[in-house]
Amino acid sequence: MKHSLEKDKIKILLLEGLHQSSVEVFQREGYSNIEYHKSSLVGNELNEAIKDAHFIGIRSRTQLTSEVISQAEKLIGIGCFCIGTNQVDLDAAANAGIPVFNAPFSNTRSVAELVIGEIIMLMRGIPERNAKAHRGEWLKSAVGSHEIRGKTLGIIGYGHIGTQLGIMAETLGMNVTFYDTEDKLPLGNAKQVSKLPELLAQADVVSLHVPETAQTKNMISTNEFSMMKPNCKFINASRGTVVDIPALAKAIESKHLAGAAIDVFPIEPKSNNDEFSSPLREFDNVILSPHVGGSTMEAQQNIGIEVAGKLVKYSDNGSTVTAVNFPDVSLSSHTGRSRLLHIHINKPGILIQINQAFSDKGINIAAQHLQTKGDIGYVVMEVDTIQADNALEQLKLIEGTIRARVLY
Ligand SMILES: NC(=O)C1=CN([C@@H]2O[C@H](COP(=O)(O)OP(=O)(O)OC[C@H]3O[C@@H](n4cnc5c(N)ncnc54)[C@H](O)[C@@H]3O)[C@@H](O)[C@H]2O)C=CC1
Ligand SMILES: O=C(O)CCC(=O)C(=O)O
Repeated sequence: MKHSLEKDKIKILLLEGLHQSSVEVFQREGYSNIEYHKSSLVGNELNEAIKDAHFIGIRSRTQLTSEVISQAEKLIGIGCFCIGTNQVDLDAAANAGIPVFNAPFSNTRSVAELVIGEIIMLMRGIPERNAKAHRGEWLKSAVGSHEIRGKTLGIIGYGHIGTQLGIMAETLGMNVTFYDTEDKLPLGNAKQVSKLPELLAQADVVSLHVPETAQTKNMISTNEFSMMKPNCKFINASRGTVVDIPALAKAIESKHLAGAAIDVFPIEPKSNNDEFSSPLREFDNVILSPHVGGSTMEAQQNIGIEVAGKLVKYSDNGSTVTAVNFPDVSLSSHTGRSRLLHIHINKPGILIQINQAFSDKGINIAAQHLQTKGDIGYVVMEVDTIQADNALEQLKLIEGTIRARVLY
């Protein structure tokens, strides 16, 4: 069968120590040209490695900016082996004809479980007692220690993580209030409030589970901390940019907040060998974790299988189901004919041009799918294999073409 590239020529670049399950999926599907790195790459090292890569797999550290993407001339697909995709310039990727995939569910339970543990630790004042004990001090006292039963958890962002957290918190006897920009079905006895200040005024513990967007940048700052109840506990396992860290440090220092657990930071070390700097390091009552909310073996294994599977399906069949920046086309495997992909600027008349060009050259289209999203149009076609080369040539001539290629 005719295709643009043999599988063993397709370079898969995997960064940030992805779980071996991802490697196994690629190998099982015949992709043997895998370059695997345990950590993230930056600068020239990243540009060098990505230059001849067809697919790249990353987690949250690697920054795929428009500059990096523009260097990656052969890149045809990006896999974020996590939920967040803010580390990728999604528009730049789409405009270069590159779909970006992620794993929207696989690590959500892990985050919710960690937060439950942190709620209990913070409500009992364990972080400072633990820190003191490490220094040889003994703080045996019930002062400031509370059961979580009957207390109110305020969840900001009631999505996959927020909902699971809410259910678990309720089973432990907490009351759950949430704030979300969308109207959400409350699970269990949770109650949605329409304004953030309402949640802040009620909650004994506030936990953030929103994505990084322009609207969520510094959404919790001095004003919001001042609206929280005295001795409130604060948790952020979403994205570092959502919280104004100096404002949080002040709220802890003034003892308005009685503790916090922070898993994500505006600037995170690039590798485990780099120093972690934060004004929060000095506070015993702040749990600091190195962005490990989703880092469990269970989650990483599932993510590896999920995202590698999506990249393989795109490479083999052109399927873009759940791509975050691309037209969504669901395609099964194909046999007996050649499948061609055509990614183009979304403007009227492209399909007519393709069909006219094929008809002029006597190329019979056996199947055709078109889907568009924003500025991008995506057409998948099947033709007799003997006509695949000719069809590809015609596709490349269409004005507005971003990419065209023949699949297996
Ligand atoms: N610490 C870690 O290791 C991990 C962190 N995350 C972070 O957690 C975030 C949330 O994950 P999911 O629950 O799976 O996402 P999700 O997309 O299911 O839920 C996010 C919710 O936030 C709401 N939202 C968006 N903007 C808002 C705003 N301005 N105010 C209030 N609500 C708003 C949305 O409507 C949605 O209901 C991810 O975007 C990611 O950044 C995710 C996994 C692991
Ligand atoms: O595991 C990671 O590297 C990042 C997890 C995360 O923050 C996400 O899934 O969005």
